Amino acid sequence: MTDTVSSFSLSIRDDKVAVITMDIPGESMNVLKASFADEIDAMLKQLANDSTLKGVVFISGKKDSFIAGADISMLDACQTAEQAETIAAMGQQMFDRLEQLRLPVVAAIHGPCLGGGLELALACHARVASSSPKTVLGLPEVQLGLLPGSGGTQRLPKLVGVQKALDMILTGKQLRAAQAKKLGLVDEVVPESILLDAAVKKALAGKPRREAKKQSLLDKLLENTGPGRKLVFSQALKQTLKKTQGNYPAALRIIEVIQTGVEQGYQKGLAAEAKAFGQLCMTSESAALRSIFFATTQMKKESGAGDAKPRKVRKAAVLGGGLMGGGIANVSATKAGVPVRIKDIAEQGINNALKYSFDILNKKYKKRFISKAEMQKQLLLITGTTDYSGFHNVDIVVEAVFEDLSLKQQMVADIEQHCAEHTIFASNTSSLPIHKIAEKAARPENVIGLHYFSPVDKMPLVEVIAHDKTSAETIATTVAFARKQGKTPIVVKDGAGFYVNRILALYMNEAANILLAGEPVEKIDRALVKFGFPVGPVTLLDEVGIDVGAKISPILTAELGERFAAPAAFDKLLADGRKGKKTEKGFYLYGKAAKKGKKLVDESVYAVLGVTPAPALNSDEIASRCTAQMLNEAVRCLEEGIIASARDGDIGAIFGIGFPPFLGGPFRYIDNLGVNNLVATLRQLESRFGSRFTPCDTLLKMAEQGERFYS
Ligand SMILES: C[C@H](O)CC(=O)SCCNC(=O)CCNC(=O)[C@H](O)C(C)(C)COP(=O)(O)OP(=O)(O)OC[C@H]1O[C@@H](n2cnc3c(N)ncnc32)[C@H](O)[C@@H]1OP(=O)(O)O
Repeated sequence: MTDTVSSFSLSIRDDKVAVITMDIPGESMNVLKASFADEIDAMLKQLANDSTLKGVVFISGKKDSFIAGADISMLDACQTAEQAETIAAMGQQMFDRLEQLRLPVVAAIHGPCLGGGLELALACHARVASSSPKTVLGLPEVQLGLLPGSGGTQRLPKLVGVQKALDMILTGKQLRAAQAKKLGLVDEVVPESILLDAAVKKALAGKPRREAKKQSLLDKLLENTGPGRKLVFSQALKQTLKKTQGNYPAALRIIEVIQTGVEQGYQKGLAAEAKAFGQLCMTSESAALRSIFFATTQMKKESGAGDAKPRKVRKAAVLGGGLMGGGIANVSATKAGVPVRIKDIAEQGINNALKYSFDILNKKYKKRFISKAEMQKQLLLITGTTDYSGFHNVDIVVEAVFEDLSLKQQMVADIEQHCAEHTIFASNTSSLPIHKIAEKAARPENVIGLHYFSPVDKMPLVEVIAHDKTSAETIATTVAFARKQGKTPIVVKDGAGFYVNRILALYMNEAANILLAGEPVEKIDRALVKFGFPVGPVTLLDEVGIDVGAKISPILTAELGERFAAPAAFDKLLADGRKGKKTEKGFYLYGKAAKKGKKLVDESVYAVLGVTPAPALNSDEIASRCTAQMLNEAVRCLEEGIIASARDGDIGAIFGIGFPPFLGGPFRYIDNLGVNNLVATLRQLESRFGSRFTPCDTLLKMAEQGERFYS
């Protein structure tokens, strides 16, 4: 018997197990919508009234996904906190009714099971997950500035313990099936081919009795006693405040709501959860974070070059086995899943690149994230050479050698000689113009920029830089390849510094100017971390390399003007052998001189710079000066067509340099500040510090006409 009610179908098997299949017609993924309430209500009634049934299995009809959570567009459309609270409460009631069925209900999970999807699975009496790498379980609401609103904050701590639940909900991390099993989140992990059978068997076995988990003595004290739990919550609060600098209200509400449930019981916990969910939905932080979800989802569909179709990349190559080359080879093999050939002038370079991938994969293997066989399979995809053997059938070559124009031009010639007609030459340059690299090419249409950020395996952004002659097919193929590598690509125009380094350079320069005027290093860094950046600008300069900054600055100054000139005093740092962390000599102490667990400024740096530290600015003034430059330059990049849209500029800044996600990126932030307010700030700084703060034409025009970047 099959009774189809659009998104859900209920069929009853001969063994009297009811199978509910969720499959929203016309959509690639299942999401939970308030409009399903009537269908679910009817189904729950049918299940409750059929006394012949022995169990229920909930499964998805989509090929590779379970449920991706509540429909974020539906949440975005809420006008008031009460509306969002009602949506959360409706979900809570549905899931309560599911849990209260006399029948054992089992969730059969394959593919993403996230947010409201996991909350539904938590309301089931047992969970069976497929062992496929496509299966991930998590409560990522915090990444949207929200909290799990349909019972997740109450059921997860009961199932896996308060500490583990706090960790999962506060980070929004997604677990593979094996990890979820270890945590106690799922009961069984089976191959996808027998998922339904295993879930049916589980349902027929009756509601599982949850035995008390084995806990260490410390965990018993922390989780099962009043003072222990108080300590857990106060520690969580302390760490969260340190990590978020108070910029993410959702994180604080998560702790509060879980604590309410633990201390005052399930019903009070649910009420607090729905209320907080409604209020968080209305915050500017959540709106900004949701906008990132919408932007990245939209970008996944774009080819980067209109209607152009990408060519399939079956094999890739990397020139240079350094840190960048090793990282690029790694994501090509492990994420894009294609064989990669690394060429270096020395065998040592190849070994380094191979070790880069080995170390990452070995860590994943040790954490049980991948099997040994998977690790070996991925490692075997990477091979090395000191000549061009194995290059004849490569579809894309990514060059990651020194920033030397003639060397790069020579590599283009070599690739044209040793590879196929269609082989793309992608340069990972961070500063050289792509048209110059392509200048002597026989096939300039195959030459493109593909700018990664370090560390490559972690940083989500790449800039794809087309020069005038790059073909649409080359752009589309490079964009598609970068996406397969797990990156979010933005296509930018060929110009010094492209987008990300251009806006970053001015921000760093301003931090340097502030430092030279006497503000202490740690104060500048603290101010920008408080603003929401992951690290401060001085720390970043130490990480990137003071020498690297010094190399880029003259190129930007020559191409774009004096505002990019780095303060002259910075030359003294290089003369003193200070290149930053890599040489264990920079603004902070490293190696033996450093104190474990403490980041200390190398006070001798002030004498080298000829500065006597004398704090005069407050943290807001420091942040405002550094970011005003960055915002102004971001708009200039839009004005010059370096970036195609405010959306690309926002995603580029967030994913490339960690611009605070809760602000939604430079353009959304300007909208929130008000263009006229930013212009007023720039004018005021201009009157004190000169033309580097002069607002760009677009900002002036927009201020005059009262315009915004987003409607
Ligand atoms: C009350 C609850 O506690 C509140 C919530 O549940 S809030 C929602 C929590 N869930 C999430 O944050 C998950 C959001 N989704 C994702 O991270 C990713 O989409 C994913 C990992 C599930 C899949 O990624 P991927 O395979 O690359 O597919 P992706 O292109 O992103 O999505 C496919 C489609 O599903 C849509 N989608 C995915 N999750 C969605 C969601 N939660 N709401 C609305 N649409 C969603 C996308 O918009 C896209 O739609 P389209 O094809 O019409 O453009």
